[in-house]
Amino acid sequence: MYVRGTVAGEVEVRTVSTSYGESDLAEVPLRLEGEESEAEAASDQQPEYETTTVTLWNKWTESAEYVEPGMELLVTNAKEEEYQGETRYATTGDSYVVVEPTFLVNVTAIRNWVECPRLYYLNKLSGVPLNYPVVKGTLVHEVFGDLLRGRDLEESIDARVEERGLELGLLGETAEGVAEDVRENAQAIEGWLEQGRLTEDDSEATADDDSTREFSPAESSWRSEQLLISETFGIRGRADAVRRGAPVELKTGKNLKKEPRFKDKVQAACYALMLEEHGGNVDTGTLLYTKNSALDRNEETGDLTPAKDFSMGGGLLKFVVRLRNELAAMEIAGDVPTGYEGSAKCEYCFEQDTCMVVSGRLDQESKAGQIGQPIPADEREYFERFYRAIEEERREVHHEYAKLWEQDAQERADDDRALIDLEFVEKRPLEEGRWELRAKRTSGANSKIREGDFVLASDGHPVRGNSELATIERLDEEVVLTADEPVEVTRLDVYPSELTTDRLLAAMHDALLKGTERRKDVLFGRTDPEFDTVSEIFIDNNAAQNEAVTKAVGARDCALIHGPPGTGKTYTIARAIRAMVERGERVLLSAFTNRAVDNALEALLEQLENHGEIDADRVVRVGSESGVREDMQPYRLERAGDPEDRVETLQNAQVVAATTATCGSRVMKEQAFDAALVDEAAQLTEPGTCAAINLAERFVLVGDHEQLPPVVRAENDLTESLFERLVNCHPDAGVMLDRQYRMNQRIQAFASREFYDGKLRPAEPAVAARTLDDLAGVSRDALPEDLQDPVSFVDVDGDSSQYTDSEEAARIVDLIETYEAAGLERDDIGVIAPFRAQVSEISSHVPDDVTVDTVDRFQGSSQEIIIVSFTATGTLEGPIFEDYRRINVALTRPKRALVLVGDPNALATDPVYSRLLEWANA
Ligand SMILES: Nc1ncnc2c1ncn2[C@@H]1O[C@H](COP(=O)(O)OP(=O)(O)OP(=O)(O)O)[C@@H](O)[C@H]1O
Repeated sequence: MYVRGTVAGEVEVRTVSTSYGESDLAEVPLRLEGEESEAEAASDQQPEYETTTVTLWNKWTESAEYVEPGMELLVTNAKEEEYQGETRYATTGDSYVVVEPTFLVNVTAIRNWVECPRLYYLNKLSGVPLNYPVVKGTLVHEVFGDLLRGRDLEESIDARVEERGLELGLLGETAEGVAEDVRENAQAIEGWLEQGRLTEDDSEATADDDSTREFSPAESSWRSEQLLISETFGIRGRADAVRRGAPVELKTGKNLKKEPRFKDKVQAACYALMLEEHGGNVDTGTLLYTKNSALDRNEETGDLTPAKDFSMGGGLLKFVVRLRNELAAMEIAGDVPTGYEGSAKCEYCFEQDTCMVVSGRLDQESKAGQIGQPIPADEREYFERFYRAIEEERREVHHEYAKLWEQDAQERADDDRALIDLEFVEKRPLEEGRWELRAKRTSGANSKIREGDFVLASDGHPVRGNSELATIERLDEEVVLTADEPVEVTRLDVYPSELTTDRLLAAMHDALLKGTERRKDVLFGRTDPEFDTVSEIFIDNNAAQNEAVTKAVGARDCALIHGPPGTGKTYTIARAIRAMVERGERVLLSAFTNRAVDNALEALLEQLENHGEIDADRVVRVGSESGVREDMQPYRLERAGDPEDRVETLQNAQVVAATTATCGSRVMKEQAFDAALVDEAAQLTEPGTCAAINLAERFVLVGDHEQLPPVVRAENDLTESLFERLVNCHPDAGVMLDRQYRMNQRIQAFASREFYDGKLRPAEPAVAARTLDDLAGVSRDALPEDLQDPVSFVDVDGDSSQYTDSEEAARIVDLIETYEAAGLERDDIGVIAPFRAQVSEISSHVPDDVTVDTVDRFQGSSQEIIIVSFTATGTLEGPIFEDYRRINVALTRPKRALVLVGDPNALATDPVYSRLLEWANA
């Protein structure tokens, strides 16, 4: 049986004599997980779960040593015992003990950990840099997958090398040279697969039925790349291949011993564990050392066979779980490994120097020792604070994984995290050995899943069923996906990714350990940013914008442009970049979202075209095909192609535009710029901003900290943007754009007073006087009197539900009809509600061309008329839109009319909303 619960006290470890001799045991007080009783659920009390003792025998006492009260523990195959009238549990010979099972440790992390826990930590901090062995390794893996799917060797090599043209170019490699290297390694694979045909019954095609037929792994009991997620062991990873249910791992190095390397066995054992959890029975693991077949028998001695099998014993599997427990417990406790935990010898380690430098600079205890001076105490404190915050964020990603099995399909769908009840249509093999999968949607349900996303495509359950990582190629009534293996897809789940967290950590590491002293003095407020004098006039009709461009161009360190809604941020950014380009500088244009990058790029291209200053060929957009807007595709940097060509296009670009997430990619990290301009900077975490500014000598941040804050899952230091911190720390480096080009005077008045010290003003009289009458075919006279003013309040009692309000929704449906009758086009109308449930409620009753969404989706856009549904009756438990910054965004989207719908009695209970009522009813 499974026993699962929370450690409820100190663990006692001791040695006892048994009939088998001396044995270790650990007694763990555990508060068992159980069902809440009805009475407990009804009262608000914390349910009282039973506390019992679980005895962990022998080697499992090692795991017991790491556990602390509050950690979660899972024991499989436990036996129940009666002891002095109490039910207790103990491990059996078949048990596994898992510490913090929801902490999902990656298989490669366990492999690094067994090599050296400190190495695991260093890899996590700095990420894997762009280097040839890594790219070559990836290519060999890709070719391996292709061969398993039945693709021709030469075709695969050519295609895969071509796909990585940009990376290879940056590394100074030629396509021919790389192809030759990959071929040497791939021959080992092909030879081995060929041998498999002769000696094993891998193929369904036997000699009898067709002796001339080529071996085709695609038809055999092989599968390439399998994503495995374990809800029991808290492990996840992608096995390179699985042959007749057993894991096969590919290594591009050599190994002249008979046995696989221990760390490689550990990796294969992790996959074996997960395959067994999914119903398999794994006796062997195989490691394929591809370099072996390229070695010269006359020069090398030892076992040159590339494929090495080993038997998968229970002892190894348990050892792997104990390793994983050690890692998970250390992460949960927030400790940093020193290297003493393992037995690796530092003098043989390739990373010894890096390890000593990091230890020295962060003043960390380390087995390798320390070199160099520690960074100042405030920087170390910052490092620790943000390290913790980023790790908390990682735990939130792990919770997203846990929801894959904790929530049922309907709950996932209700949470917008899955598309369920799809009708499988067909699977079609693609030329390159991959598959196209099609399924029909049976409902119009919403979800966070978008075209271009990676998703878990399954035949029913993302973890327990047959499931594959797939890319969404098209998403309308039909879903079209591509995947490595065919799945009869009926459900899609959002794939939780740790990539962002990994990149945040690397960006913070680079900012602190690789950043210049001057940069860090500015970031830590030890020195004020400096500016060169610039006397040129850049913008002659808007003094604040002109000052912003002057500051951006003249900044030696940084400039901060605070841009309230509609104040011409994009216009100012474009003008500043043009000025920098004219001065011969290389500029990075970045923002949190692809949409903002494309908007700014569009504005820049327009300006460049009007002034003919630089060749549009020297502007490059870096991003994925699905991320970049259609009209910006011509500027998108194609990664595939001739290495020299690809790299030339990127290196020659004077302006490179990419999201901050992409700035953390291996390719972008190789680039250097004179200046980085970052839009939407108030929505970025500090490390998120660093990913972009680390690449440039100076930086300009543009944003509005009175609008949406950074999007993070956990509540911690990541919720304040670097932009906001620097605006407060270096007010002289900042400029606020104070003329807005969007809203009627009456609409902007409240936001100006409440959020911008009354400084926001319409840029021109024509903006101030905007009304619906300006729109062709619209007459305000056709509207009821109470809707003729640019701001109106519609009083609705509400239905007292928490996250929806059917009365408000019904009233909004009427309002839309009224506006349509007065001549408004539906796509000029936007509706904003605080909760997704209310968005769905309203959407289901209004025509599709009216945009209905939450504030987050509206940030950065504007509409002729905006209707806000407050969805609050009776009392308010807090700011309805979570945060006043959200209501600021909602109120500043419309140009010509704003209609507020809600219960005034509820609103009047909050000081900000009560001032809002006064203004709306004035
Ligand atoms: N100095 C200016 N002179 C004339 N028009 C301007 C000027 N600055 C901005 N505009 C115009 O004002 C409008 C809003 O500008 P822009 O799109 O740059 O605003 P924004 O601050 O980026 O908006 P948002 O708040 O949505 O991000 C655009 O149509 C732009 O062309």
